[in-house]
Amino acid sequence: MANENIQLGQAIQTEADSNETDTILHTWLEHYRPYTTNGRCAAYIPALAQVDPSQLGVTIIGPDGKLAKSGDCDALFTLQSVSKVIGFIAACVEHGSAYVLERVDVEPTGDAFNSIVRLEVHKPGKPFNPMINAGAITVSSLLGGKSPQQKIDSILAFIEKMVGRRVSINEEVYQSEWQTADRNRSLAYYLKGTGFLESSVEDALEVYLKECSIEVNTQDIAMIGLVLAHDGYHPLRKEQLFPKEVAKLAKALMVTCGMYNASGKFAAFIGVPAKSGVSGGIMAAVPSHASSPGAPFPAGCGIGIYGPAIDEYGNSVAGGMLLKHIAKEWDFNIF
Ligand SMILES: NC(=O)CC[C@H](N)C(=O)O
Repeated sequence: MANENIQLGQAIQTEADSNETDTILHTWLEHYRPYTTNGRCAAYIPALAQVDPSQLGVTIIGPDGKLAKSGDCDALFTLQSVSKVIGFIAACVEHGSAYVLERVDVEPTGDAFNSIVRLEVHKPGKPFNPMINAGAITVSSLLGGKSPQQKIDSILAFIEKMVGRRVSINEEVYQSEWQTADRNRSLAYYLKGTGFLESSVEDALEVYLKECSIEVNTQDIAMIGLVLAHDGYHPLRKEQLFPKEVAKLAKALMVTCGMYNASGKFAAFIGVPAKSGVSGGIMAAVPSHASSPGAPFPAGCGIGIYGPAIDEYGNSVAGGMLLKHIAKEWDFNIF
């Protein structure tokens, strides 16, 4: 496995012709970096409040291994809600999507990601979708493995297959989240009460919060975006990692619910399936498309962005602006 990972990394790093694309990307990135001051690092998780808010980085990977990157692309950050896509896919692989969708719906809410209000209004308490906390905590209890440790190991192994390296949990962020998880704990208790959790409250929370605390860089999430863009097929490994039908579901959820209660605006004005996290990450999946003449990545790509200064919805301010610009210039809008 270790060898395979090195080869996967080299296939990407040795691509020579991305310099011109890097230069353009760099100009755009530095143009949007000043807008980081319009946002703030998430403060409700104390460990996240300490990071440098002026960071902005991007990595884009094509199916041939072509790589374009700029800015703080190598900075490490935690997945946070980007992990919700991965958990959903892993649970579908484990049980089949029908089983998962009996426990979590596929409807956007228009409410904040940690909202509790609809759980009681929407009888019989079924979470609206797996991209909000209530849905993701439910999905965490469905992951393969008996103990929280086994479930987390299965997620780490799944991520390793996609990104080509072993990622790990940022213990400081995990502890910080665990100690301040009152709201998530209340969601989990409600879900236990309505019968949607398949594990204890504490076990589901441990898995969910550890998943959120997995540390990655922009290349890692670009790689996952690339696999999603290719419907579960890993173009560098040349291997189908999960069923096409599951990838389609995940991407539909990213478009409709991936950017929390700003998902409508993202679909309307950016038009790329994307998932954000409060740490400032955005993972996007761009399918093969008829691009503007001369634009890079005509066969699709995965995009990873990091910009920890977020807006009131929990989305990276400058990261969203950069993604919008890239999507417009290179004709990535899927609609
Ligand atoms: N929107 C997010 O990224 C939220 C994830 C965070 N761990 C939480 O549960 O609050």
